[in-house]
Amino acid sequence: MNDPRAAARAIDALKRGWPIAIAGADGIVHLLAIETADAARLAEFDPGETADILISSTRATTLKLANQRDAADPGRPVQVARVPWIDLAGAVALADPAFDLATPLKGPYRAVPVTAGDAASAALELARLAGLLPAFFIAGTGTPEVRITPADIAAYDDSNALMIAARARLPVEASENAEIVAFRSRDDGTEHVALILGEPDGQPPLVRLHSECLTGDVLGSLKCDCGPQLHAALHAIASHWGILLYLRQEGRGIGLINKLRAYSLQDQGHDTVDANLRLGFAIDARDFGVAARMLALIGQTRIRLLTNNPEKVAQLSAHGIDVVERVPHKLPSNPHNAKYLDTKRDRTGHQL
Ligand SMILES: Nc1nc2c(ncn2[C@@H]2O[C@H](COP(=O)(O)OP(=O)(O)OP(=O)(O)O)[C@@H](O)[C@H]2O)c(=O)[nH]1
Ligand SMILES: [Zn+2]
Repeated sequence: MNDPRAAARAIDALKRGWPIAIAGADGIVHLLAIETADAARLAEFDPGETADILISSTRATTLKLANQRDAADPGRPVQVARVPWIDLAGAVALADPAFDLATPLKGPYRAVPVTAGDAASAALELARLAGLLPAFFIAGTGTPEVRITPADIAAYDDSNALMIAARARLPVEASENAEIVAFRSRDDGTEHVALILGEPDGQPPLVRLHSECLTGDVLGSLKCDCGPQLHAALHAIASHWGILLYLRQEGRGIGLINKLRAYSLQDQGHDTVDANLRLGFAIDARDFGVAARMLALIGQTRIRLLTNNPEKVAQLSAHGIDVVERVPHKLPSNPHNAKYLDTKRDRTGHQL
C-alpha cells in the first residue's frame, strides 16, 4: 500500500542526516543525503568506505560524465564510483556546484551502473521535496529505520488530499471586501491560501496563481518580478472580482535554500534556467494541479487567468479548469531583473 506517512518520515530523516532506504521495482538503495551528512554519520552509514555517490544527470553533464550516462534514459540519475580520495568534503564538492569556481580541478570521476534506477530517480525527487541538494551517498546494503517505495513518494505529492481548513474575512490594502481561505494537504502538510476579493458578479473570476517568493514578496527583492506582480494582481482582481491563490511553491518548487543556491550560481553568471539545471533540478518543478483542486474546492472552475506563463494555462486546463481568457501580467523591468525576464521570454516560453 502507498504510504505518504512513510515518505514524510523519510523527508524528516534526510533533513536530519539520517539514512533511508528506497525499494523500487528493480532493487533497493540505501541512501544518506550528502548535504546533511557529517563525518560520524557517514562512517556509521558506510563503515567500509565503499558507498558510491548518486547525482542528477544534469550535474553529471557539468562534471563531464555525460558520455557515461544511461543512453536508454539520459534523464536518469548517475552513480559515481567512490574512490579513496572522495571523502565527505570531496563528495560535497562533487554534489554542490557552488564550489565549482573555487575547486575547478575535480575528477576524473567514473560512472558505474545505477544500483536500482527507479529507486534512484525517486531519491532525487525526495531530495527536492525535502528542499535538499539532489545528491546522496548510495549503498546496496544497510540498516536504515526508514524504508519507503517510489509509490509512497507519489502518494505524498498528491494534490487530491487537499481540503479547506479555515476561512475568515480579511480586509487587505487592495480591498476591504476580502475573504481568506486556507487549505491543508492531508499528506504533505503544506498550507496553501486563497484570497477571494470582491463579490461574484456573474462573470468568471479573474484568477492569479502566485508561487511563493520570500525574497520578492516580503523583502522587496529586485532580482525577480514577484513582488510587483503580487501587488498588481491583488489590485487588478479587486477592481472586478476574483481569486489570488498563494501557492507554497518557493523557488519554482525547489524550496528557499535551493533557490538561494541558484541565485549564488546566477552571481557567477549563469541564468535562472541553467542555475536550476546545474543544481540538478528541473527548470520548473511546480505542479499546478494543486491550484486546480483549490479552485474546485472554492467552486470556481471557469476562470480568466492573469499570467504570462502558458504552462499555467495548460496545466489548469489538463486538470479540468476552463480558462476562458489569459490576461497578460507584465510589469516594468528594473536593471536587476531585466536579464531574468529576458530569460523567461527566451527560454521558458513566457509571453513577455
Ligand atoms: N529556482 C528559481 N526560482 C525563482 C527564481 N526567480 C524567481 N523564482 C521563483 O519563481 C516563482 C515565480 O515564477 P515566475 O516564473 O516569476 O512566474 P510564473 O509564475 O511562472 O509566470 P507568470 O504567471 O507569468 O508570472 C516563485 O516561486 C519564485 O520564488 C530563480 O532564479 N530560480
Ligand atoms: Zn521572486
